Amino acid sequence: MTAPPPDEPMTAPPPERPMTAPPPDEPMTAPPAAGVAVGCHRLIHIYPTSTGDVVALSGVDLQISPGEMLALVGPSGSGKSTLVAILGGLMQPSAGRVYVGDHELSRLSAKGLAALRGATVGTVLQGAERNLLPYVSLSRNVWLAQRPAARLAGRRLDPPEAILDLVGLAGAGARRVGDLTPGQRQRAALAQGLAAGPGLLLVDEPTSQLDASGRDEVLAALATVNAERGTTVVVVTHDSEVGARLGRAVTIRDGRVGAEGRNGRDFAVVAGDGTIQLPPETLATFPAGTMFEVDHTDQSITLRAVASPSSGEEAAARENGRAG
Ligand SMILES: Nc1ncnc2c1ncn2[C@@H]1O[C@H](COP(=O)(O)OP(=O)(O)OP(=O)(O)O)[C@@H](O)[C@H]1O
Repeated sequence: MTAPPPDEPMTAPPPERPMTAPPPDEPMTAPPAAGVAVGCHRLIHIYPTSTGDVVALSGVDLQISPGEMLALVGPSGSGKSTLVAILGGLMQPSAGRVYVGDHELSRLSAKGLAALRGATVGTVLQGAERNLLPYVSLSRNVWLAQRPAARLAGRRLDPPEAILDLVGLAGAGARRVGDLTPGQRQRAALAQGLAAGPGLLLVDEPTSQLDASGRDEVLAALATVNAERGTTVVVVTHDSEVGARLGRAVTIRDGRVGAEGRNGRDFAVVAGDGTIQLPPETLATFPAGTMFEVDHTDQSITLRAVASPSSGEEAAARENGRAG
């Protein structure tokens, strides 16, 4: 990233200092952006409102390995955006711990969070246009997004053209957002999120307004980023196909991890407090308050319903009687 792209208007402000000069002890080549690990432990987030507190996250336990790709899926209002905003350093959780790489985010100051946003985490907001300036070229968009990282990390970054190439937009640097197809626009937004060479890329609903071929292009771009840079990728999506294609899909339900899908198979997940969420269709048959006998072996757990909520007292009395 030596100079602003050549096609830019003369009014573009010059960088305050050369962005190419790394500190003397830094290598002159860009280090590969290795993916970072993410960890959430009993993560809780509450929004205080004038009508009372809204519990958005109620104890999320989640581990993501460096370089992993996963989808966060779940119904509207389940807490996906809140989780991503916390992972992206946009807000602090109410309680619990969250790690991004070596950083425990609740310990970071506002300045520390800004540094995280600038150099470690790239966030792509829902709606490609929200991430891009319409009146400058794609190269210039990426270059502008690199400025905070170059200042914060003092490291050399890839030229904008290389980042555009990575997302399948080679040779499109001089174009503007208005010239692009929806799929290209979304990939330009990815390039913006990747500008600083983040170890974690968070992408909100990248395929929601795309047809099948646009969706394929975006998924291919994410796969390339992940394979070539090792970047950890987290995608929020309502599209179960996207979840299936990323290999790992974590379902957020009622503010916690409700289930997980891996390579086409669905699994229940034991939370840090020992609870397991029943899928909605199971809950319809066995509503809250149903009493079960629990048997387990090393390999399996068997739940045998002994009483519905309405007959709970009666069943408990029967069980007590049997015990006595
Ligand atoms: N700023 C806020 N103030 C108050 N409540 C909020 C705020 N943001 C989100 N919420 C509430 O927190 C809960 C989780 O919302 P969140 O947006 O994280 O869910 P989501 O799964 O991302 O939903 P969607 O898929 O619709 O974007 C919801 O009940 C929502 O109404």
